[in-house]
Amino acid sequence: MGNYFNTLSLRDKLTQLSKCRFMDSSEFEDGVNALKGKKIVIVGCGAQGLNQGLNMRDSGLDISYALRAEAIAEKRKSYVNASENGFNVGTYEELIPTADLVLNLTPDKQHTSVVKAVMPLMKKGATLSYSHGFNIVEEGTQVREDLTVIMVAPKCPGTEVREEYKRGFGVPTLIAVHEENDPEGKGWAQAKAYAAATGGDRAGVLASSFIAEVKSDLMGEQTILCGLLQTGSILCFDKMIEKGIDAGYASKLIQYGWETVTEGLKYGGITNMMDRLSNPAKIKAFELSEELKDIMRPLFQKHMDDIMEGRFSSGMMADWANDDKDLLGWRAATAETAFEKTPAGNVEISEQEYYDNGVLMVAMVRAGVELAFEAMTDSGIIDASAYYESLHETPLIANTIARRKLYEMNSVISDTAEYGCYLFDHACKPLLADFMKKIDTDVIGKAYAKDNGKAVDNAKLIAVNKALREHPVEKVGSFLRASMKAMKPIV
Ligand SMILES: NC(=O)C1=CN([C@@H]2O[C@H](COP(=O)(O)OP(=O)(O)OC[C@H]3O[C@@H](n4cnc5c(N)ncnc54)[C@H](OP(=O)(O)O)[C@@H]3O)[C@@H](O)[C@H]2O)C=CC1
Ligand SMILES: CC[C@](O)(C(C)=O)C(=O)O
Ligand SMILES: [Mg+2]
Ligand SMILES: [Mg+2]
Repeated sequence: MGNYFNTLSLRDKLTQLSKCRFMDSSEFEDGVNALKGKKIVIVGCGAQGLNQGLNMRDSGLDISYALRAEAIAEKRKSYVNASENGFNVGTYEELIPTADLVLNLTPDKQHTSVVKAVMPLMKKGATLSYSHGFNIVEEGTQVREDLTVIMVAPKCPGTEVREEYKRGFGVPTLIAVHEENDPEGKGWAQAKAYAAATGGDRAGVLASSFIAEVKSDLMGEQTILCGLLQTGSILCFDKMIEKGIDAGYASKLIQYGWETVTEGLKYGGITNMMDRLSNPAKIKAFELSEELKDIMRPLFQKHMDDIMEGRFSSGMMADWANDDKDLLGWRAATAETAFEKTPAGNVEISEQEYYDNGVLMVAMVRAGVELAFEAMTDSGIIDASAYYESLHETPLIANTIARRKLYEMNSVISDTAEYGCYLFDHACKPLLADFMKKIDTDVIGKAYAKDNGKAVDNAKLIAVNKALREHPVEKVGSFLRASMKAMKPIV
């Protein structure tokens, strides 16, 4: 055991990182057939476990849950989740030997011990699946030679995996087969059927590699998806309070603002999100985001480098070995922030007002999406993968903040994402301190430039529009969004 990625030659690393093929819908014509009648046992019934299982059962597959004996005896949440939804639940010993496919949907921290417990019980020729490849790529777990190892990784929180499926759609999904474990050559057929069963095929599936998934997933979650939304929430809220904006209003503007402005992103990328602002506000948001990009670029690059070189994973694993001291301390500190503790006021904010009074939030989203995308593609990750891990998933994470603020986001995402989110947040807040000193309520809390009567500089506006539209994230985004025609609005 050791960092598998770090054992590869540079050439092999680049080959794996660049594995990413957007699959044609015709490749899913066989639907779930490759798994029809197979016994599928999910280990863990948490964020992904429960929601993937519900979708797969609704798609006609045979799903049961193997839980730790203590979880069953103590009727823990996982047991309640599974049994109240009518699933068959049993211990590892009861269910794993019957399984054709075992889905390991426990937290990444537990994968080594779970795989160690489950593997000897698996029948010859069965398949082991992951929804995130950390255990294989960063810990170098080696799996029994007769077992097939696949990955089906939804690019979104478990709650949204279910919500999108219920809307008749799905979420973009990355699938992979571990090249060292495909003894019967059935990995791709099973991964495709699994993605179809969760609804992923309706939103877009990338045929990728364990390595590309891990490195892009870690980068997205640490920076734009969770880290920057947390930093932005705290800084924007504190600024509004400092400047005398009503606390209930400020709380509501942030809590629901990310969801509202990123809904514009979801439908038409950064271009559409920025187009929702007035022309003077758009120019201002552009200038702010350019400044933010310059300040935060080194931090985004540091996260990418630490992920690529294994420093992030070794740091997090040291915290695992230290009983999650950092994770738990950071979690508790987040709960004490003024934003978390201030309930949203009972005040009406129209959809347009979230944009007009949230120019800084729009600027942060643009800066974060573009920086994350640039850092990933600069490192050999393919644009489609980088798009899913930056622009595409931001609205889905924003939905979780709208539900119950940062608490909800950090509960719904994996522990790995939560750890990386805090790591980024703690580095980013001090980095933005000087920038935030110059910020006033004209860009957060009140409408920008409604009454200043200044003429718009047409040449500047044209240059801003060109820069926004020509960013590579917009190019790949318009192609990928065209394959998601069935999307339904949330707000
Ligand atoms: N959260 C998300 O939305 C996403 C997660 N992923 C990936 O999906 C996988 C699952 O993550 P997530 O859904 O967040 O996980 P959760 O934290 O929600 O998983 C909790 C489940 O794991 C079980 N569990 C915890 N510890 C152990 C253990 N030592 N042995 C056996 N079972 C254990 C719990 O059971 P018990 O009741 O016994 O404690 C519970 O059923 C991870 O690989 C993650 O990276 C991928 C995409 C998004
Ligand atoms: C964004 C965080 C995530 O990668 C996810 C929901 O996709 C996770 O690990 O939870
Ligand atoms: Mg993810
Ligand atoms: Mg993740």
